[in-house]
Amino acid sequence: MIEFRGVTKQFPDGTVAVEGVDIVIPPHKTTVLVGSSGSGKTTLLRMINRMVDPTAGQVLIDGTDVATVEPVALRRGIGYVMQNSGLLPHRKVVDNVATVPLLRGTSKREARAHALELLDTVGLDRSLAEKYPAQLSGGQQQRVGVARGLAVDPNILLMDEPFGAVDPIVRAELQQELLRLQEELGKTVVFVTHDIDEAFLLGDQVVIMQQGGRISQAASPVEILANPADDFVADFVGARRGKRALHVTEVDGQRLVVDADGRPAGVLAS
Ligand SMILES: Nc1ncnc2c1ncn2[C@@H]1O[C@H](COP(=O)(O)OP(=O)(O)OP(=O)(O)O)[C@@H](O)[C@H]1O
Repeated sequence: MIEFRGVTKQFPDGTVAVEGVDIVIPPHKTTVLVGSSGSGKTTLLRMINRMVDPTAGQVLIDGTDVATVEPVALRRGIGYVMQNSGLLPHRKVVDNVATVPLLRGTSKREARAHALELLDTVGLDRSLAEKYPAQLSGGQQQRVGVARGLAVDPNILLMDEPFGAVDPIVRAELQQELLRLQEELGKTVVFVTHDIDEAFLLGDQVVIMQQGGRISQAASPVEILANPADDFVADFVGARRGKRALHVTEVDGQRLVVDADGRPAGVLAS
């Protein structure tokens, strides 16, 4: 479990990116941080692995304040996947995936063998292992980025807009792939996106952030749709316009959550 307690981050130039955040991120589930640009999502994510340290409050992982853990040791248990994959262009795919384990002293043979298995895990053909990132499509590069994030066998996987730079069709494939992977692996995933539909699709818990890094609501997609916490959330999720892929409708006095094709996804307790 990851817990934010009264977390604030003010950068040296005075910008308050995140203010007074309290959230509990449950283990083995996907929590999605969603909000418009500059709402503090990336800052919040980076406080988990100490790429950013809070100016007030605490971030705890399984009850331990991360401020007491040396960053390199901390990151051993935390995978990180970023937008544009962040792959090293002059290294082959297999070596990109194996980079961190190699730095940590795993033998080259073992690291490469594990990297090949991870290509299978993320649905990439092993024949791509000897190619360079530029020889891959954007979607394939993102899969390599996910394989690299998994290479340290982390309990926690941080994903910062990992599918933001690919076209909508590939994006939909990658989303499905992540759902499948998560079913199999059950990591504690923290995922950042601008896209509320992506948040509702992937998130067990969705955290809606406002400018100034405040949380408007943290709940399941169904709860947010049924009971938006305030006008900001209602507008953000388009609840009033019924334009979401997932939305609430009333049938025979029962409130149903239905998907874009009109298929019921659940019944709401009244
Ligand atoms: N190193 C920094 N120094 C000063 N201000 C910063 C720094 N990093 C982020 N900020 C500011 O903090 C605020 C939150 O930024 P952050 O990147 O966390 O938002 P975000 O929601 O992830 O945005 P985006 O979706 O555009 O990536 C913004 O106003 C940003 O300009």
